[in-house]
Amino acid sequence: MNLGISTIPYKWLEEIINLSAERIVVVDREGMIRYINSAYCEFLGTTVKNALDRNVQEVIENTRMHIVAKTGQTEFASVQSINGSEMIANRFPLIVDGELVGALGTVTFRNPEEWLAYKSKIQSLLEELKYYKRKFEKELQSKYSFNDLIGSSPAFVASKSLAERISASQSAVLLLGESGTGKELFAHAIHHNSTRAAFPFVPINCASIPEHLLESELFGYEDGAFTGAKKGGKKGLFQIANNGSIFLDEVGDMPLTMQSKLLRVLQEKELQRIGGQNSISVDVRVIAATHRDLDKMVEEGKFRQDLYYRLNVIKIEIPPLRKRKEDIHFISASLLKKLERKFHRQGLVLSAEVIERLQQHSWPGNIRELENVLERAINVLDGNKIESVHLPLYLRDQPLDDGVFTDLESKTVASSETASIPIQPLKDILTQVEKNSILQSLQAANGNKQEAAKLLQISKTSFYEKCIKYGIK
Ligand SMILES: Nc1ncnc2c1ncn2[C@@H]1O[C@H](COP(=O)(O)OP(=O)(O)OP(=O)(O)O)[C@@H](O)[C@H]1O
Repeated sequence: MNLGISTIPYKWLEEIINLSAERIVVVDREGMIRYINSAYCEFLGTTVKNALDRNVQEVIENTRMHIVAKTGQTEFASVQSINGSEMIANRFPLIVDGELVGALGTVTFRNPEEWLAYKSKIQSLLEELKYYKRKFEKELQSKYSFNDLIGSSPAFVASKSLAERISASQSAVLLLGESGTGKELFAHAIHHNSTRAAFPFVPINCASIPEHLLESELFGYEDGAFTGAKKGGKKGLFQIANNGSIFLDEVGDMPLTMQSKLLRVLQEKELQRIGGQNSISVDVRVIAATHRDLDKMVEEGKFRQDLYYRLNVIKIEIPPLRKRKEDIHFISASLLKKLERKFHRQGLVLSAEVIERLQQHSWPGNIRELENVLERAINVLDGNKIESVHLPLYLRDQPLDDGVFTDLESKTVASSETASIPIQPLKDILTQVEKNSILQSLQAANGNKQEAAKLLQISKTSFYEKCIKYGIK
């Protein structure tokens, strides 16, 4: 016998039990109640006197105390519904002198107030969870329709109407176009216009996910598949996209090993999670996109030919902005509307000279570059009219072609700049041009190096190396 307990006055014991174990019940091997505290009885709507010496099943709803008193197996943190509330029950075998004599059960939450406090906390956590779940699901809806694709040039209209026509088909689509031409927008619109619109649209950028994570992102993994794997495993994006569409952006950047795995899923319409034994069926329409020349990559052995055939069932080429200059005016107007909302401004307009300059530029970064130029202009704008002075230098300094808006001053600046370049070794001139291009691309991309690298169509690594070489921060 524990000496400490023998010194405690008997009357204290019940209070100590009440305080330490919330609701407590003790049954013998036959499941008859030998002890139950008043807090538990109060919650059950009975009294200690009524509950004692009765079979526990008659007194407590959904109990398993009589089972634990027989099996001797602890049941920890199991959810038990009592009086319409989900309670947390712990059941322990009562072993005295090495013999199983019964069981002791506790139920969390001492009194209704405490239960309500927990309940409201759990309730708000559940609501928060529900909110994020809904938000996540909403994120997986296509956000753009064909109405959002601005442009009336013949080349653009041809691509757009082809995309509209094939939306309802179940075949794979391959979107080809330079960076920033609107491939992702097309993918959204195709899904939005398809019979799969009520199901998820899951975009994934194959170039931005590290190679070693790509398989688990796409196909998921089982519980304990590898060290650091999330408990309970994880669904892959293909499974999340079930019945909907998956958008594989930058598919040309997918490593060869992953290309084989992707091909298997597309052929067999089923996948295996990492560490899993079972095959999971998936019904997903693939919309892939790339700015790379896949034909050339296939020739060079960098892209699997069989996968190329699978993805290239319907090919849609999106023309670059320089080949649809007549669209620039309208696209700019639509982008301005979007930016007005972002910056809480109204009535923004472009001066005639600005429109002229925008139409003259070759837009290597396409609509994304145009969007960046307009956003930058709004940032340095006091009134409502965007003038040449609000454009980045590389657009402002170009002489205008048709002379309507060309002023002498801008011509002088441009020509004096050319004149000021002394004859020097070609190597030095090229270095200077490279440095200027880096600075200009950074300006066009609002300082975002990843975007700037894209504009110059060079890898991120080589862009960073060049920045270090020229001391550009
Ligand atoms: N026809 C269009 N009308 C209006 N805005 C457009 C149009 N096409 C593209 N945009 C806008 O241009 C930006 C770039 O488009 P998007 O991301 O779809 O290009 P992308 O070709 O997928 O680029 P990347 O290859 O770099 O991923 C987006 O902000 C998009 O909203």
